[in-house]
Amino acid sequence: MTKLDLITLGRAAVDFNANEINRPMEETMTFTKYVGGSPANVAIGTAKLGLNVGMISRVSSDQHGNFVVDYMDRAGVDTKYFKRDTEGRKTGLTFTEIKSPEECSILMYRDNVADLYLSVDDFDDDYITTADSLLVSGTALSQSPSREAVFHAVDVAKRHGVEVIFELDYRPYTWKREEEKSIYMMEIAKKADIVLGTRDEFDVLEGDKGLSDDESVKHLFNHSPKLIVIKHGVKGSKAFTREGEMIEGKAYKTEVLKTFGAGDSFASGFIYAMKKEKSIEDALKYGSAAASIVVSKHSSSEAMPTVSEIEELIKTHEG
Ligand SMILES: Nc1ncnc2c1ncn2[C@@H]1O[C@H](COP(=O)(O)OP(=O)(O)O)[C@@H](O)[C@H]1O
Ligand SMILES: O=C(O)C[C@@H](O)[C@H](O)C(=O)COP(=O)(O)O
Repeated sequence: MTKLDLITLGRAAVDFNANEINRPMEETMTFTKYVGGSPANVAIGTAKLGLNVGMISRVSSDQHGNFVVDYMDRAGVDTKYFKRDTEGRKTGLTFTEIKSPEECSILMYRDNVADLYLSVDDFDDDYITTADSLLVSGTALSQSPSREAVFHAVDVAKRHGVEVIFELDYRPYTWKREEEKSIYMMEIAKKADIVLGTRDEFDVLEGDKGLSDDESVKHLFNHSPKLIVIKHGVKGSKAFTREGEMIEGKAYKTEVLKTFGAGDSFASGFIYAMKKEKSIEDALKYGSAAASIVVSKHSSSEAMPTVSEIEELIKTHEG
């Protein structure tokens, strides 16, 4: 089997992004369709940067499922472990609202979605061992059997020395019970090598204890993580290493069209740079530059930048 740089596991879905910007969703009449779903966006983003990427997911056996798989194929992502749901479960849909560059929201239709029915039987353990890294998404932990699929995949990865990246990716819609979020997310965070999330997502992970970034990382560094990145939106990001270093990343100013898509593009740029053995400081720059490009464009997936676009942006700002 070909060696993969990265496998992402979790939802692959459809985004419908408002064409009429600066308008509430009630008054939005037309939308453009893109592939979406955080782990799918990261697979597309990293593949576009030239990494060898695969994804494990479950989509509907209908036109939306076909659209997602066809797009992922064309993006160069290995879709061998995209399972088709045979019980009539649907691919998740996300409608976006762009009221202003500062006021964006997403509305997710995720009842009975196929991706949360991903099961341990949907993929072979050997596939995971062919990868350098496995990225799992927090939302995939929100329900069984997808939850068990994540735990199993992470255990296989750890047994075979595959790096585990945990993208906290908290979406309130899919969690049924408040008390479950922090329990399951923390179990995976403790097993991961790298944890990425926003400050708000770390709050969810910790059960809303109101911890500072320093307190959050201190707790996790007692377990497996060796690198933790906490994102602070337009204020930038902070990477913490187990050795006690803190490296700050700045956001690159741009003309913002909408704010969603920042997290997935940041993860793509960051992971790409780490795989290319760049410094953490540079990886934060690649992540921030990718995010800056994506927030200025209409989609989260199609808009993912190339290496030269990222490097050009960094060069321009440094010049
Ligand atoms: N308005 C913005 N303009 C430029 N860059 C942004 C903007 N918002 C976010 N970013 C970049 O994207 C990164 C991730 O954004 P953040 O909002 O924290 O994540 P998420 O989208 O997951 O909520 C930030 O660290 C920053 O570099
Ligand atoms: O993750 C989803 O299911 C929706 C995404 O496809 C959507 O584009 C989005 O909200 C991305 O936001 P991000 O977390 O800021 O990257």
